[in-house]
Amino acid sequence: MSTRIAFLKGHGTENDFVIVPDPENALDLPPAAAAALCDRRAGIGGDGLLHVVRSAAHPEAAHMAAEAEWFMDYRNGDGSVAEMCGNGVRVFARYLQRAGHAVEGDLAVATRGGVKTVHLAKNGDVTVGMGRALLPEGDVEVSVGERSWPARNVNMGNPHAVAFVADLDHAGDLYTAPPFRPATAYPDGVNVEFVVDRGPRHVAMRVHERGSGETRSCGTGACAVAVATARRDGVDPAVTGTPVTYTVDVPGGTLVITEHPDGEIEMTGPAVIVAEGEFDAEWLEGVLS
Ligand SMILES: N[C@@H](CCC[C@H](N)C(=O)O)C(=O)O
Repeated sequence: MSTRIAFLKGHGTENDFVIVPDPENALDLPPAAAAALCDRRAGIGGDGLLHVVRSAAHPEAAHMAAEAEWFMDYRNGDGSVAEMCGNGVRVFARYLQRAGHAVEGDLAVATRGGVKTVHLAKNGDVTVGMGRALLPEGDVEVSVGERSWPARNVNMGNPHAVAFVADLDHAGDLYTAPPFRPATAYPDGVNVEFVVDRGPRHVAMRVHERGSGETRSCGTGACAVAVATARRDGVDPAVTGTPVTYTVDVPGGTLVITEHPDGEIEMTGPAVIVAEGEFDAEWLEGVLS
């Protein structure tokens, strides 16, 4: 009789995740295991893995245990670790609600980017306090084929390069990471967003994510895009004292981003659990051997 491990599948604006509940951090999930689970042909399939662990049971999160019971141990589709995943933390909260670990209202979740407050609303939307954006100085150029654009550095805990383009098709097939200059700009890699205007305080984007490739949505990316667009539009809530809200269309839906005068950014969108099942521990052991 083989050993079975429970998993769920969920998405936020079609940024999809394999969710593995492991409260006591008992599973061995090295990068190759995360990549195998996220593999769309030989595994379950997802842009990333949400490993659900009690903060107290994880060495990277124990210091946050007093503030947040649960730690989102997020991995990209290639198994690499990232500081933060905005859609992931909303789906993570939805899982906690489904499992009976959270109810409608506010919930603290520990992440590698610190403790985030997530609000599970009655209407099904999930809002997360994403913290403040940093806008490191430095000229960066992103290119696709013959075209290139200046890109704005925005750090949402993880790195983003935001390029305003005339047409989202100019980003090409995004099968590979768009090259940037200077080549040394992002020693740890970068998520690249391509943005077009849709209307007043309304944009659309495509993204190539570090460690996952092109995805249908990226929450930290949408926040980076909202902040970069606001600054391009000459809007800074810290100066005006008034919050500003941008609607960001992604291929998988729509996210609403509000930046407050103190710099705090909130992101709202849907988060859905679509399936629940079990995989064979032996399959994963076989993949790893
Ligand atoms: N899809 C995520 C971002 C995941 C991490 C990213 N690929 C990175 O490596 O920084 C989101 O919704 O924010």
